[in-house]
Amino acid sequence: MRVAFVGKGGSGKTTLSSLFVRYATRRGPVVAIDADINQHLGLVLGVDPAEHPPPLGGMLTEIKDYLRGDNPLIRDAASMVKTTPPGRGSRLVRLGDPFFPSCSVEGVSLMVTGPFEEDDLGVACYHSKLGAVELYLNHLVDGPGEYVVVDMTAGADSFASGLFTRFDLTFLVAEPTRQGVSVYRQYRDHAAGFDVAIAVLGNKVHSPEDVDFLREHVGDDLLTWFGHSPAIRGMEQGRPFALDDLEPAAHHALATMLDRLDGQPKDWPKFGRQAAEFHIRNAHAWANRATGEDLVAQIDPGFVYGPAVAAS
Ligand SMILES: Nc1ncnc2c1ncn2[C@@H]1O[C@H](COP(=O)(O)OP(=O)(O)OP(=O)(O)O)[C@@H](O)[C@H]1O
Repeated sequence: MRVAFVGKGGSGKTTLSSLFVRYATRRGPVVAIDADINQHLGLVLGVDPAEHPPPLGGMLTEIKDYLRGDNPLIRDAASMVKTTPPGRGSRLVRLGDPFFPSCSVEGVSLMVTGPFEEDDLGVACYHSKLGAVELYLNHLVDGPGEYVVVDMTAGADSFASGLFTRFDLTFLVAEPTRQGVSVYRQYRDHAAGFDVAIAVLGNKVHSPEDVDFLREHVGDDLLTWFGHSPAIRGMEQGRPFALDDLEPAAHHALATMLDRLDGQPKDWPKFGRQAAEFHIRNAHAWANRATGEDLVAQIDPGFVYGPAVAAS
C-alpha cells in the first residue's frame, strides 16, 4: 500500500510519518521516501546525512530511461492518450528494486528526493524532483503487506504535481487550529476532484476541547489523533528513541492508521486515470488546444499511465 503524509508546515508530517514507518515494519517491508523540500525524514529516523542515498531528484533522466526510455505523457499527452496500449514499453518495479538508491535504517529502506537547490528556482522547480517519485510509483507493483510511505512537502504545494494522486490513502496531519483545518479544507476540496482518499490525523492535541474542535471542522474524516508527546520531543532532541517509549494512546493511533490503510481497497485502474487527468487538465491543458478535441472526456477507466494497471 502507498500512503502520503501532507499538512500545514510544522504540523508534524515528518514526525508522524517516521513513527508510522517504524510501526509498519511490524507488518511488512517499508520504503520511506522523503519528498519534502525540508529533508528531515532521514534525520528523524536516525540516518546520518552523510549516509543518505543519492537523491532521486538528480536521477530523473536515468529513471525515465530505466522505466520506459522517456516519458511519453510529458512529451505528448495527446498521442499517449490516443495510441499507447496498456503497459507497452514499460518496466514494472517491485519494492527493493536495486536501481532506486536507498539506505537501510531500522528495517526501513529510505529514499530521498534531495533538498531544494538554486537550480529549482525559475523554469525548473522542485516538482521535477517529485516527478522522480511519481514515476517510481507509476511503475511500482506493491504487493500485499508492503508499504511505501511518502513524506510530502507542506501545504498546497503537495498537490501542485500529479504525485498526490498516486496513493491508496493520504494522511492529512492537522493541528487543532484554524490554520490547521483550513489546509484540510483546501486539500479535501482538491482531493475530491481526483477521487483521492484522505484521512485526518489530529496532532499536538492537548485536551478534549481540541478533539471537539477537530471533530467539528473535519467531521468523519478525522481518523485518530496524537497528543503532545514528551517521547516525541525527546526523539527530536536526539535522545535514543524506540517505539516502546511512546505513550499507549500514540500506539493506539498508529494501529488505527495501519488498519485503515490495510482496509483501503486497492484500485489500480484509478491510478492510471487520475494521473492522466491531472496532467492533461493541469500541466498539459495545451493538449486539448493542440488537437481541438476534449481529450479528458476520452479517457476511459482502463487507460494506463503506469503499467501496474496492466499487471493487476
Ligand atoms: N505529537 C507531538 N508531540 C510533540 N512534539 C511534536 C509532535 N508532533 C510534532 N512535534 C514537533 O513539532 C515540530 C514540527 O514537526 P515536524 O517537523 O514533524 O513537522 P512537519 O510538518 O514535517 O514540518 P515541515 O513542514 O517543516 O516539513 C517538531 O519539532 C516535532 O518534534
